[in-house]
Amino acid sequence: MTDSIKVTVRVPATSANLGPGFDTLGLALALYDEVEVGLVDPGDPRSRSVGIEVTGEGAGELDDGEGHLIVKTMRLTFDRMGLPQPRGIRLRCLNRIPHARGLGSSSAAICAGILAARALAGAPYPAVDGPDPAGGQAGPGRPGARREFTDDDVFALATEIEGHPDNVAPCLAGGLTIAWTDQSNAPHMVKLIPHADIRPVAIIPRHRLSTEVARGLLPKDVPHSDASANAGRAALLVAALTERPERELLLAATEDRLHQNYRAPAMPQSADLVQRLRGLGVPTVVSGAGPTILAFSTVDTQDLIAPEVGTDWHIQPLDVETRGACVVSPETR
Ligand SMILES: Nc1ncnc2c1ncn2[C@@H]1O[C@H](COP(=O)(O)OP(=O)(O)OP(=O)(O)O)[C@@H](O)[C@H]1O
Ligand SMILES: N[C@@H](CCO)C(=O)O
Repeated sequence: MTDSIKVTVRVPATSANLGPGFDTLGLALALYDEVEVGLVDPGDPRSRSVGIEVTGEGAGELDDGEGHLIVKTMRLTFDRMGLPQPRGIRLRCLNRIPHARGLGSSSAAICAGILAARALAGAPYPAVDGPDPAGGQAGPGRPGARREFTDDDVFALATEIEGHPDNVAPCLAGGLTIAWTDQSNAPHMVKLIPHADIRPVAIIPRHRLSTEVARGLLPKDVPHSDASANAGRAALLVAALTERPERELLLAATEDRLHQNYRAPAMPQSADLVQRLRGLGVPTVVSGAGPTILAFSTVDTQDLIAPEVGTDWHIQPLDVETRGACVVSPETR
């Protein structure tokens, strides 16, 4: 028996905040998860179940049923598109983005689920005809009934699930993104292409830190002087990353006072390494909610990183990814 329809999506890792741009700036990195999603033929004995195969990150650890983040996201997307829930869902995940390290793994999974569901909605599929575990509508697949689901809808839903737009924006669009939400909580973004001299290096520890825990360490209020310093640095950082990728500017532009110090107790080794690399003149920040750190290497600093970092961390130079998440097969959009 075969899956009645199948799509494959590819989603990049991302680094959010980039120092001063808390919950706003994000950079897409050329490290990808690939997810093949199949909807099962009605006659197939697997058609009433969820089947998940994970290779790489999270193998043997993640929920292998309705609780899997991609499945939950797909279910919600089918609901939002006004479509009935598909019956059997098969996922084959090739996970390369480390989990809970500050490289946007949850955003990547969420974007993968939404894009896969949108791509699958274009074809007939067998839908649930009995009680649906995710609470979806029963009935046969009715692609004609679907509501148009635009790229803005994808961005809005991914941001709603993730809680903030700074990883979601670069994951979907690629490049360097400035993301914000308006008064009605709708997310928006501007995408920029970083200067070709920008060379990100992810320095990844073995241990994890969940975003939830890291966000729990932030104070409710911050001094006005710190907010003002960050506003200036974030503006400078956009200029440095796109037009003036000079080490001195990048070093000044990556200073943060809004989140990194508050979170340091949860990631003392990361905080220490950021300080040491910055002391050597390497522009370095905590990536997302940590504990990975991100350095912007230049010709004059690239040789400084490895000796300072030592062997406890994985040093991974990564190109900036400029295309963003995509459906690679079939090429539907
Ligand atoms: N490919 C995936 N498939 C299923 N679940 C995933 C996947 N990627 C991430 N997750 C879930 O998301 C959790 C990690 O999310 P979390 O927000 O804590 O970190 P992150 O997204 O890796 O980092 P950050 O948001 O700081 O960049 C994992 O522990 C797992 O539960
Ligand atoms: N801006 C987010 C990124 C991690 O998801 C944070 O720092 O909490």
